[in-house]
Formats: sequence, C-alpha cells, structure tokens
Amino acid sequence: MASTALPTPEQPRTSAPVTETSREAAPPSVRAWVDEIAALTTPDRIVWCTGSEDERQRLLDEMVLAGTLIALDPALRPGSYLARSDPDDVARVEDRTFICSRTADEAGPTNNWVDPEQMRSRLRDVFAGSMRGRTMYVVPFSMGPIGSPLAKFGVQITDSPYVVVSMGVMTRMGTTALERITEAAGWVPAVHSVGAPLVEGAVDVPWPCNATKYISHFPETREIWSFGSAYGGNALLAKKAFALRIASVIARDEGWLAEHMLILKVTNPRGRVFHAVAAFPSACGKTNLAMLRPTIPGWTVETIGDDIAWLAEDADGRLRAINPEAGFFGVAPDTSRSTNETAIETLWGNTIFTNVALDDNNDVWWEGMTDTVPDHLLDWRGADWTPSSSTPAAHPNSRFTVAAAQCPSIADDWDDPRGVVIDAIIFGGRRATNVPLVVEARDWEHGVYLGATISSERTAAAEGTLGELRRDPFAMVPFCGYNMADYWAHWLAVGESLQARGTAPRIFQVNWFRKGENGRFLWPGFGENSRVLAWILDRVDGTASAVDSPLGLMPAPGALNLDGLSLTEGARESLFEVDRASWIAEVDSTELFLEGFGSRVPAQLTDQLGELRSRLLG
Ligand SMILES: Nc1nc2c(ncn2[C@@H]2O[C@H](COP(=O)(O)OP(=O)(O)OP(=O)(O)O)[C@@H](O)[C@H]2O)c(=O)[nH]1
Ligand SMILES: O=C([O-])CC(=O)C(=O)O
Ligand SMILES: [Mn+2]
Repeated sequence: MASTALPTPEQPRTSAPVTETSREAAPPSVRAWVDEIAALTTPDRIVWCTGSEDERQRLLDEMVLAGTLIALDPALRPGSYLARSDPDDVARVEDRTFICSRTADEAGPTNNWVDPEQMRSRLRDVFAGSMRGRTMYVVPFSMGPIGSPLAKFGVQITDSPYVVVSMGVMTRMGTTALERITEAAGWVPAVHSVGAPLVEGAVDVPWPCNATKYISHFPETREIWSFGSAYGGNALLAKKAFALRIASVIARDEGWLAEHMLILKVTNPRGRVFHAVAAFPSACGKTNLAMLRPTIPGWTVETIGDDIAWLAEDADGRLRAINPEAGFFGVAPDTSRSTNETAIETLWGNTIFTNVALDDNNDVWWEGMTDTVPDHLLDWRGADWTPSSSTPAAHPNSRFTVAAAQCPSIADDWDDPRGVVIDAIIFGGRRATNVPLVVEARDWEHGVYLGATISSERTAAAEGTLGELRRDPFAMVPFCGYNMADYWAHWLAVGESLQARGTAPRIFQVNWFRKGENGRFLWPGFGENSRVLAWILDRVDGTASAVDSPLGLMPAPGALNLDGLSLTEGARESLFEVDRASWIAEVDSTELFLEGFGSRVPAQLTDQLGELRSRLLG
C-alpha cells in the first residue's frame, strides 16, 4: 500500500496540492465528486487518506501540536490520547438531524423533515468556503468486511483530522477500501465540515465547530451532509448517518435490515453455540452486554459488535448478521473492572478518549472507573477538579474510540464475511417501572409489537432532558431514515418470509433498569445479565420452561438461574410484576402513539395492541 506524504504546514497554502497515488485508485464518480466538493468548500489542500499506520501517526502528532489531542503517558496507556471537545459539542444533536426525503410523509412523524431542495440551498450556503485555510481529507471506507456480500462502501470528506483518525478505528478505511469501490457496486457520499473556516492569519482553536449545525440525510440520493459538529454520531458519518439512517432505507429497498443492535456469540455448558442481537437505545447497555462476562458456570460470551448490525436472509433462509463497524465508540462513565472488565482490558492502549478527565499521571479517569476517587484531576473541560467539585470530572457522554480487534472477548467469527446466523433477537430500554426483567414474544408479530413499543428514559447520548420517558421503537427513533410505520411493515414482511421457512429467530424483551420502592435497581445487571441470556438461549434450545402472562412468556418458577445471587427481599416478584392498572395506562398511551402514524400503521400492530388489552382485562 502506498503511503501518502501529508503536506507539512510549510507547503504553499494556495495551490491545493493533491496526493495523486490514492486519487488514481478512485473511480471517476468519486474523483468528480471530490472536485465538486473542493470547489464548493475551497480547502487549502486535499489529502486522499490511505489508512496507513504512518498517516495515522502523523495526524495524531499534528493534533497534539495543535492542542486537539493530549498524549497520555505511554508507559501507562501506549498510543492513547485525550480529546477535549468544545463544551457545546458533546453529543448527537437530534433537533438538528434532518431526513430530507421527497415528502414529509416519507420521513414520518419521528424525523425532522425539510424539503430536499430547500435543504440543498441552505447547505450550499453554509458549506461555501467552509474549509478555507484547512485540509480536506478524502476518507474512503467499507462498512463490513471488505469483500462481504453484505458490506457497503462510502467516502467521507472531512476537514477534521480527529474525524479521520476516528474513522480509521471505526471502519475499514483507506486505499484497500478505495480500490474496491466500483461504479457498479456504488458508494455513499458523505460530506462533513466543522464549519470553521480559517481566514488569513486566524489562529485555530483545538476543537473547531460551529453553533449552527446540520446533520442532513437525503434518502433518495443516499447522501449525507454534516456541518458544524465534530462529535461522534454527528461527524463520524459511517456510523449512525450511513450504517443506520441511509442503510435503513437501502435495506428497506433491498429486503434486509440495518439495526441499532449489538451482536454476541454465546456458548452454553453443552457446547452449543448461539448468536443473538439486541437493540437498546443509546446509553442503555449495548456495549456492556456485548462484552459481558457470565457469572454463571459453563457459559461463554464473545463479542461480535456493540452498536450496529446489518441482517439479511441467506440462501438457506436463515437470518445472518454482520457488524459493519471495525471499532467501538463506547460510553466511558461507569466502565470499570466490576461492571465491564472486558472494556477496561480493551482500553489498555491505542485508544482515543473524548471528554474524560485527566489525572496527575497523565492518564484518564471517569466517574465509576475506580472505587477511590483521585484527589485531583483536570475535568473534561481542562479545569482543576477535586472530589468536592460540584460538576462531574468526565462528561456523562464521554467516550472511548478503540479497535474491535483489541477486545479480548472478540469472537473468531466477528469479521466472517458471511455473517453469523441469528438465533434470538432482544429488545430493551431503560424503564424504572412496568417492564419486566425478561419476556418472550408469542411469535414474530408480537415481537415486532414489543420492539415497536419500546420506551426508554432519556440518557446523555443525545442533547435533551435526562430521565424523561420517550418512545424509542426498535431503539431506532434517532436513526431510522424513513417513516417508522413503514419500517414496522418492513420488519413484518421480513418475518413473514422467515416464518414461512421456519427459520425466524425468537424475539425477547429485557429491562435491566427496573427500580424498587427505595429507588434502587432491582436487578444487579452487568455480568448477572448472563442469567437472563441463559434463559433466553435455553428457550431457543427447547430446554427452559415458561409461563404465560398478559405481556408474553416469562420464566417458569425455577427456570431463571438465580443460584448464588442475593436479591433483596421480594425482588424476584417485583422484577416480573405486571401491574394491570399501569399496563392499561401504558396500552392507552401506546394507542395514542400508534395513532400518530395514521393509516400507515400495520394492522398486525393494532391487532397486537387489542389482544394485549384484552389479556390485561381478562
Ligand atoms: N444498572 C445497570 N446499568 C447498566 C447495565 N448495562 C449498562 N449499564 C450502564 O448504562 C450506561 C450505558 O451503557 P452502554 O453499554 O455504554 O450503552 P450503549 O447502549 O452501548 O450506549 P451507546 O454507545 O450510546 O449506544 C453505562 O453507564 C453503563 O454502566 C446494567 O445491566 N445495569
Ligand atoms: O452516535 C453517537 O454519538 C454515540 C452513539 O453511539 C449513540 O448515541 O448511540
Ligand atoms: Mn455503545
């Protein structure tokens, strides 16, 4: 692979030099698009990223010089860095995220819709000259193992080196991807600018961004345009923007599924291997479940993906999943040896941390990382912090970016181009009340109803009021690129095909977050969630018994392994309690929610709602 010489700051800023080696590998449509975006955004230089180690190290070194990154002590955490974002650029901005389909109806009531022509003209205005004084990086990438029938290509243009380096961790990035992009295979164009042009003589800031933000998606032309933010899902466009919002539309058209799901591999004490996917809203436990260390003997859990799954029926009619990503962009706070030892071990080095605290040894710290709190830190803003400070040391949405291959529990088939056969689908959310620890859906339609009616308390992963209950069907509300009711219909259609072949995975709902009267979690969670996984997979295996309830099938007495677990008095009962009055209220509110989608709601879901109501009344 050719390694590209990045222009040094001494090079002339006016001639827009281009690194020809990589450009030559690009198909004409990619070159023409890069030229067009360069003409619009007028960067000083263009760099085609190769994905080489050399290139990565040079970008890291440049960012250290620019103050964007702080190098951590290499003896404590080799190859690792801390980035402090602008204090106003710390999470996904859902109210500035737009789905610009032809009509508002196609985007549906859960998306912000703007007429595509109107958005294009706004974007032309803000992107005009937006890269002045900066380098424009061309970042080709593959989502999914290169060569997998399920993989897709994209090219991101960005003026943020932080984004380039992060994309290098999160995707298969560089020349190897570019060389495989063909006009026939297609590729998704994604334009990103921090929106902070440097006029002559201006001094740059460590984290350039803009108060005005646009995270825009054009589903029909499969385009992404992101302006004003360098943070996570706003800026790493391969992730939520491509692999979920645009991919969900492609998946609808091509008959597969693009989901906000972790993928794990579980081996039971008898040696049978299962694969499961689970959809939980942002900051509700996907990364933790994907890296779970079982507390019950004989069970092994391995990691395949922690955030996104692409699922498609194979030639034998089985549902297979790939993890389209190559890294983890995980929540730091509360990650500790006792909650997620696997993550702690993954983060030994080669990690970029964003918005965590810096300790006096030049290493990172966040709330919940250790039992003892350091006496002194620099908080995520870089200000002195002591245990008596009134604000958290790490931002609640602070994150780590690290290669999946570095995870000690990564499964040997994690990057199998064929994907893995899925045995169980799990839906969950963060619910202090009502939702039991685990229920099994009666059938696929009931499972789709469970997914469609997820509600969850808001977390710090997106701007908004923490703790407020919101509907988040399939954990996809922020990520579905089209009308959510049509998405449900798509899930029903996929299920019909699988059911006809007898290969449909079973569907379950879980809730780790139910609280007792004292306001404490009833369930210890984390590694103990292996007990719930064991029941789920024993159900798939045909060896666990269940009892009927109005909400679905629940573990029969004794079927959920609670050996050696000291739950508080009455917790077992409370975890599975079905309070009929509050459930009837929940059904009423679900009915209103479904009505918001009008006549597009599939009849199967309104039927499910009716059946649930009569079971509750019966
Ligand atoms: N009580 C409890 N908390 C949990 C459990 N699993 C995860 N959490 C906490 O929930 C928060 C988010 O967990 P993650 O696993 O990072 O969530 P995620 O779904 O991967 O989040 P995104 O990466 O934003 O999509 C962390 O603070 C975890 O410590 C659990 O089983 N019980
Ligand atoms: O996209 C992001 O910024 C982080 C993330 O994984 C999520 O919010 O689900
Ligand atoms: Mn995660």
